[in-house]
Amino acid sequence: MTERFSFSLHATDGRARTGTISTPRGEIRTPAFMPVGTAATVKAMLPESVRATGADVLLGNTYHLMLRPTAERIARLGGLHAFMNWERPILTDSGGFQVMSLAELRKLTEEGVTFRSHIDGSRHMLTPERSMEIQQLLGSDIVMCFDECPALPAEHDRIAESMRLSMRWAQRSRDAFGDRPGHALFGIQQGGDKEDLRGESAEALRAIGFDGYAVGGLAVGEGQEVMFRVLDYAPDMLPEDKPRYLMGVGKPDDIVGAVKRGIDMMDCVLPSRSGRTGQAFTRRGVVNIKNARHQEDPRPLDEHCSCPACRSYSRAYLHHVFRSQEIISSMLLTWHNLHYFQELMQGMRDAIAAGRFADWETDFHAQRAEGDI
Ligand SMILES: CNc1nc2c(CCNC[C@]34C[C@H]5C[C@H](C[C@H](C5)C3)C4)c3nc(N)[nH]c(=O)c3cc2[nH]1
Repeated sequence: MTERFSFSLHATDGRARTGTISTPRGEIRTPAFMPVGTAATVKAMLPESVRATGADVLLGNTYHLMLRPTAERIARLGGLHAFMNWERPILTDSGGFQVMSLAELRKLTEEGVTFRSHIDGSRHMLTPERSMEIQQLLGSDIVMCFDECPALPAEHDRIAESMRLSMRWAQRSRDAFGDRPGHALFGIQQGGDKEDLRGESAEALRAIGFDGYAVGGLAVGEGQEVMFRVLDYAPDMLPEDKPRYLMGVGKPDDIVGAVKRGIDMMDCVLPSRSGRTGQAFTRRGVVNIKNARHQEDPRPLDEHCSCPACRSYSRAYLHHVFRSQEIISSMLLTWHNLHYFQELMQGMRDAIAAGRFADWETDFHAQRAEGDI
């Protein structure tokens, strides 16, 4: 077990890469998909079930946990790993993105963001320094800089102003993080869909120096075409020997396109959140299990899938428990979706290592039927 944080690349195929992030709490195989554990739980899953799907790392959330039960209480109880019974690596976001999307009465200044809790209306402030303190109290292995993420589309000057604030906050985050062996601090590139601003942001982050670099400011309503256009140049602006994390992405075809463009890590609520609404992701596309056509279908969601839902239950059963709003419906569909996303990542890791990513991608797209299946 290593006491340090390190990243080693094993193979590349075009711009796609596969490697390993080593941390004191275990290794992360890249490209990696990180399930989301918003309020110290991956909803409807036990931690051992999340591990069984193949996840090496989970996402925690500064914004939710600082409000309830507070980072100080989690620290008094031994930290987030012990609290939620997940002893492998945890990456926590810095809270800024959630404040802008969830909190009420937000006020943004050079110092940070003040806001009222969406839970009980209490007043709070997040600054780079406070975000670093919260993430340290939680015991996070990979800490994200406190940043500001503008919605797209937006004017060049608005994006420039926001990015430059985030770069000043990146420096303050770095200074407040200090020297914590075995723990990593990731910078977040901003700049929207403007190539010049993405370059300025990348240079600012390199000058500060981080253990990994995120491509932020995407998956905020710009659509896949614009996102891929930015990913055609943005990841390559970041240090090649450090992990590249695309935040908040995404649907399976977004993930494949991002890995193809040099991304090593991703997170998204999609597999868990949509699982709870009855959307099952399969190699042939999406199954909406609540649709009446499944009510007597004896087949599994995906006959090639080895997850508990596909091994032991029919579409008819899943349809029934969704229609009846039984708790097992969320458990089985979440497990299936997380399993499918991890299988997707394993398929890409193997394909890149074997130098056959292009063929794997062709096959991935060929299997996807049009419309519902
Ligand atoms: C969806 N598109 C998107 N997301 C984004 C996020 C959040 C990543 N997920 C963390 C998160 C967010 C929520 C939901 C879960 C748990 C917890 C609260 C942490 C994942 C982002 N986070 C930061 N700090 N900066 C971004 O630019 C950014 C851009 C995004 N674009």
